[in-house]
Amino acid sequence: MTEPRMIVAFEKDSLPAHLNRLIAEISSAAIKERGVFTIALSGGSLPSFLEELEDAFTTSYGDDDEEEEEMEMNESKWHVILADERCVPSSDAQSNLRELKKLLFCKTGSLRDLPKNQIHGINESLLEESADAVAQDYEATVKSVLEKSGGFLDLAVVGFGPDGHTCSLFPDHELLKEETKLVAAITDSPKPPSSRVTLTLPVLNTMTRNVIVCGAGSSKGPILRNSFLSLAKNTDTPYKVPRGALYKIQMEDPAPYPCAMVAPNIEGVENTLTWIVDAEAMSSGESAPSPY
Ligand SMILES: O=C1O[C@H](COP(=O)(O)O)[C@@H](O)[C@H](O)[C@H]1O
Repeated sequence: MTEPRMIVAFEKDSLPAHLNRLIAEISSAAIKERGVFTIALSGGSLPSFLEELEDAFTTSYGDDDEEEEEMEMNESKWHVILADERCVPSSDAQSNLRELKKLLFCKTGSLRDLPKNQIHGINESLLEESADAVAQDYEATVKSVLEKSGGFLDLAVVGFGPDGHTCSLFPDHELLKEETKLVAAITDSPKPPSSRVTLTLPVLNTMTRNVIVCGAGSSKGPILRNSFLSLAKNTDTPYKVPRGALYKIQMEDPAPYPCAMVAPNIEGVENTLTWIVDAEAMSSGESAPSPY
């Protein structure tokens, strides 16, 4: 894995521009290389950060005399899977897919032209059977999507909760020890609803090329404070997106929370791990590292 890095958006409002810019770069590179882009998306606050995703493909941050490579969104080449889903129908207010549909896959959403059969949700007809049945079926879906992009997921964009959970992987839960399943069921989630399915750490860490962990607000401060051993301003890499700064980070070992256990590392593959947070999250809480 390349050295983990962190982008700090100076305000919550500027966080989406940083996140969307990176997604635009990763998707453009994937489509150029393999003709397809596979991405996993979390629910929670994340979909709201992606509402202006399409603008990121056309905004130029280059100096006047510097040419920037043109990027195209090419949604017809995208395949979207869910980083986790609550075991409810997609019409339910708690469904992660419902939120993504409402904000991104709708008529005015930034991913409105994504073909519906390339948005891969859970099989709702299995909900009455069991969360395990839903998870097993979704694992087959995830495998078929990964096959489209050479056996690996191009990008996972995951949120993290104020307790340090990511996807539906919660602190101290047995699922953190999962070694073989790509998708697992959880029926005792401490955050409602209790029944969910989730991508596992083996998928994030051994089958995903790039991971972005993203969150904003003071409730996330303690998680950041305890997850990073050190933080240093990265002056080697020019960083152009306005109202933000780039840092090199060193993670605590052992990782104190599920979100800090995410570390994509595939032999022979160039992996990246980028945390994108706002300054409020970075500066909240006792002895938080200063982003400036
Ligand atoms: O329950 C969930 O929570 C996490 C974090 O949500 P946030 O609202 O604090 O950003 C989310 O990433 C996950 O997909 C969701 O199911």
